[in-house]
Amino acid sequence: MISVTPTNANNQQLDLNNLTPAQVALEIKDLNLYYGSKQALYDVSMKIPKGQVTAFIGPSGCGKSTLLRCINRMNDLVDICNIEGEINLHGKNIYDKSVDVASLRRRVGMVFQRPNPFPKSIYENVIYGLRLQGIKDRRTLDDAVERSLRGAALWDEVKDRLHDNAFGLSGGQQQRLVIARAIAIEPEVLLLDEPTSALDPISTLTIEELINDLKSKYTVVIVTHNMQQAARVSDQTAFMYMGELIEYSDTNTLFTTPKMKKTEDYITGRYG
Ligand SMILES: Nc1ncnc2c1ncn2[C@@H]1O[C@H](COP(=O)(O)OP(=O)(O)OP(=O)(O)O)[C@@H](O)[C@H]1O
Repeated sequence: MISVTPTNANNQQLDLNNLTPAQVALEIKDLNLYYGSKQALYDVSMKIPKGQVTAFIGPSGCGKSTLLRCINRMNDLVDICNIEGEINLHGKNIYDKSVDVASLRRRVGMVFQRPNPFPKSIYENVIYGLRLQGIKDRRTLDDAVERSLRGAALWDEVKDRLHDNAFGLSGGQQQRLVIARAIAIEPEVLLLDEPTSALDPISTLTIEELINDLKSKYTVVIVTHNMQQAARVSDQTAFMYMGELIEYSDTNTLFTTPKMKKTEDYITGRYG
């Protein structure tokens, strides 16, 4: 018996095999990744639709975070990592030699497992990326702070303490602040690597509601250990096992009528 019920009411059930180019934000093509001599991803190919939430699920060590990190070239920071294949962001290969990694990371923002605000005020955290871009106009910065904090569902809680240190916020508020920092530079894609695993259930729910709002503006890709969370927040789910993409479909189908035995075993709790 399948134990996870998808509850994402907004699921649009796209046909992932027949997306038009305009519907595709990211196309991963024949991706192989090696850490030294150890292969961690095997021939991964998938299209990630624009303006939707796509979840990567699978047992520990199956390569979910590795795949996510490929999307903004975070694995470039790992010396022993070698990548073959392509990831096209709106049609252009991000691994092409001509791509500037800093500008790629402005287009593809990332939020990690543990909230990582900087030891600065709430205000300065949000505008960190804009300051790096040399933006100084106070009005522009003030507007970006309000827009981003509203976008991250944090404005009402912090609008009277914008110049207080970010470390004074709760863990859940810090994670929403980090999301505000990521969206302040208006990326096209937002990568969330287990964004709620360090949070309590109420903060988790707030972030899940936020993820649902974010997809109206951004393409969201989330790694989660938690199948219920994938079922609640995502439109598409990709199930990975030992570095391979085993099954990828709309979330309802994957959780109710999986095609592959491995997927069924995983979602029914037989392993993982
Ligand atoms: N920097 C690294 N150097 C060497 N091996 C690595 C590195 N990062 C990940 N790996 C290995 O690659 C494989 C995939 O790891 P990855 O972290 O992507 O899996 P995951 O599915 O995200 O796991 P988890 O759910 O436990 O976070 C694992 O065998 C892991 O040990």
